[in-house]
Amino acid sequence: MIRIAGVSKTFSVKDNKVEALKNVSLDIAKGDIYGIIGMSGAGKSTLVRCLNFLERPTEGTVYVEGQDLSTLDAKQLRQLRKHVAMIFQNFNLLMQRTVLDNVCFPMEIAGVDKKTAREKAREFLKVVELSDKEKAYPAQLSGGQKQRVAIARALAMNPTILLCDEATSALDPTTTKSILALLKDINEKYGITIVIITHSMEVVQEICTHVAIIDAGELAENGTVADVFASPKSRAAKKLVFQGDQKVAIMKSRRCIRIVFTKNSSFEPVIANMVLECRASVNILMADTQDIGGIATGQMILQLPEENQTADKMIAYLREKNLTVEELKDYVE
Ligand SMILES: Nc1ncnc2c1ncn2[C@@H]1O[C@H](COP(=O)(O)OP(=O)(O)OP(=O)(O)O)[C@@H](O)[C@H]1O
Repeated sequence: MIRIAGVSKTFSVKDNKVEALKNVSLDIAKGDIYGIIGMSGAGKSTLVRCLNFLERPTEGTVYVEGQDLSTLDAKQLRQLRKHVAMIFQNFNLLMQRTVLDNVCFPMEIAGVDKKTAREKAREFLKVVELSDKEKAYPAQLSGGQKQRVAIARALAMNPTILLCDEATSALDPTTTKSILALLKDINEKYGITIVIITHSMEVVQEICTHVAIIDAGELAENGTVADVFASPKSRAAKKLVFQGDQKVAIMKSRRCIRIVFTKNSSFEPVIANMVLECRASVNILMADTQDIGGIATGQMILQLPEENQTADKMIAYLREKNLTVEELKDYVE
């Protein structure tokens, strides 16, 4: 659906050059919900704006449904953008227009007659569960409702791709969950490919099938969410997976490991048995369970005994039990 091939983007501001993207390559397949995650200023928005040529790459090529965007003229690009919808953190609604008229707006611009536009708008307001608000103005709506209007407006153009730029960043956790659930429904119902820019690993874990981690303009890592979560390789990915863990400082003194449990892991009390077998104790620094793509996935960070031989024995024991075990050496600096 989308191929990003060796894309770089450099902004020139007075005498300064900002390399916002450096040689990024990524394939997004039809029906994926692809998360693009990274710290502030990493280049996420620039990357997504390159997907509909709101920003032209300095180098590299972007293909959407096989079309090289650099070969399209202005009219063809406008045509393409009708199928590549975008929603934003600040909703971008027209404040002087009712909810219904907001949803009708892009259809009117595209020359759809008023009656057809209204019918379609009502259909999509139903999908986002806002039929009762069609006469309201944006100022009378909550943040979550405003984002639902923006989603209905995007859907009315029959997009094949929906780009979401921090679409839930301004919303509280409960509203965020409901908007993410709506996006997932839309992905399943209409087969729309969704690209989500976010700072939050929780958003990625909640709905994304795939994730790309952008670090200082470079693609640090990408893959399925389950794979990146189970064995993050890059430093940027590790930082995101362990986000919120306050115990990192304690990890400096000794060898630490991270164990990942999935539905395939055995139900035997593996840590207790390991302690009995190796006759040494461990500290549990962190343990939690998360829902990743509908599968309960647990992670645990253990601080191993100081003696290397015993620590090695413990790691071997866990691997024998087919658990994913990773030493956190490079994270513990
Ligand atoms: N139009 C522009 N002109 C100059 N520099 C820009 C422009 N747009 C982005 N940049 C710079 O490019 C870098 C990447 O910015 P970008 O907005 O893509 O990051 P981001 O990961 O989306 O950040 P955030 O999460 O804070 O929105 C930053 O250093 C930013 O200052």
